[in-house]
Amino acid sequence: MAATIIDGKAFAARVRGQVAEHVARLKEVHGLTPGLAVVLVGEDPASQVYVRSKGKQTVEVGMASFEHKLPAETDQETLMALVEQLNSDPSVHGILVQLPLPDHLDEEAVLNAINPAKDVDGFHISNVGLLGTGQKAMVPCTPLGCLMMLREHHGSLSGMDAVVIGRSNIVGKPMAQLLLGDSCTVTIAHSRTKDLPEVVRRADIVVAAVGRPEMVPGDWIKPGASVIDVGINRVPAPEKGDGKTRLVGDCQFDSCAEIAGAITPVPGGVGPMTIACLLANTLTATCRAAGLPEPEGLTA
Ligand SMILES: Nc1nc2c(c(=O)[nH]1)N[C@@H](CN(C=O)c1ccc(C(=O)N[C@@H](CCC(=O)O)C(=O)O)cc1)CN2
Repeated sequence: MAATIIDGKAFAARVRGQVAEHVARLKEVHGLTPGLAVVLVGEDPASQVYVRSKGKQTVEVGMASFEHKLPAETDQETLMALVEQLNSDPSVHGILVQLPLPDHLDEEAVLNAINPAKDVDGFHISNVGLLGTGQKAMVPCTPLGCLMMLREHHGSLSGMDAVVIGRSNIVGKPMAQLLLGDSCTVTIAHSRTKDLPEVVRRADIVVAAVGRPEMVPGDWIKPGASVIDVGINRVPAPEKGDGKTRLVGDCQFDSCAEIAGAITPVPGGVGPMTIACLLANTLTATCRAAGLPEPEGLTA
């Protein structure tokens, strides 16, 4: 069986289109322009690309974009002061601090200093707790994007067996909470899981988020299962020339696609949904702050 390829790029474009329509209506009817502030500390090349992309897409959907680029040697106090300033700025409805931060900075303290209502990354401990107890929260963008793709493909996820490989706070844990919220039977697998291939073989839904290039082969996949590959790993590609690289996921795409019912590619799968969901979250945060109804289909 050849799997359906879930086109994250096209899906993300549709989500951005929906966000743009809502933003236009917010402006016209309520005179309200959602604003997203993105903070980047240091010169990590990948982070620079992501932040540039976020700024561009924010403007494209009609929102206001505020970019704050700080030098790598920025101290904790300066960063916390900027977060405080953004918390009290009424034109800023969403705040995102690009990760990873340089090692000398206390990431947890910075994330927990963001006003939870403006925490469009969903990393603040209040949002983590709200999500974990099934209450209305800001939901981390990557897992939200995965959930949207799964819902679109399956309709209802109720009663399905799901395995999330990876237990990070950013993807694995919130992903498991979201699947549980949609009434899946959820297993979180990790480096100490016994007989991982057997655990994965039981799953109707496999979300791979470990950051290990092509770790999951096709013979771990139950025939017809949905495979959501969150990994974005850069590996050497000597076939493209000296020193060249290419991106691969956490799953072996070709062998998994032969067995799965649906699969997300890398690149062009989960990655583009992350930024689309950031825009959706900024819209949601703006509506909540103004006491307006939330956009349908763009939240968990
Ligand atoms: N504060 C945050 N920091 C980080 C997050 C996050 O959600 N919040 N996630 C990642 C990086 N990230 C967004 O910030 C991100 C990663 C990848 C993509 C993407 O579209 N990837 C493309 C491939 C891009 C390439 O060629 O390198 C794809 O998969 O098709 C978007 C956003 C860590 N930091």
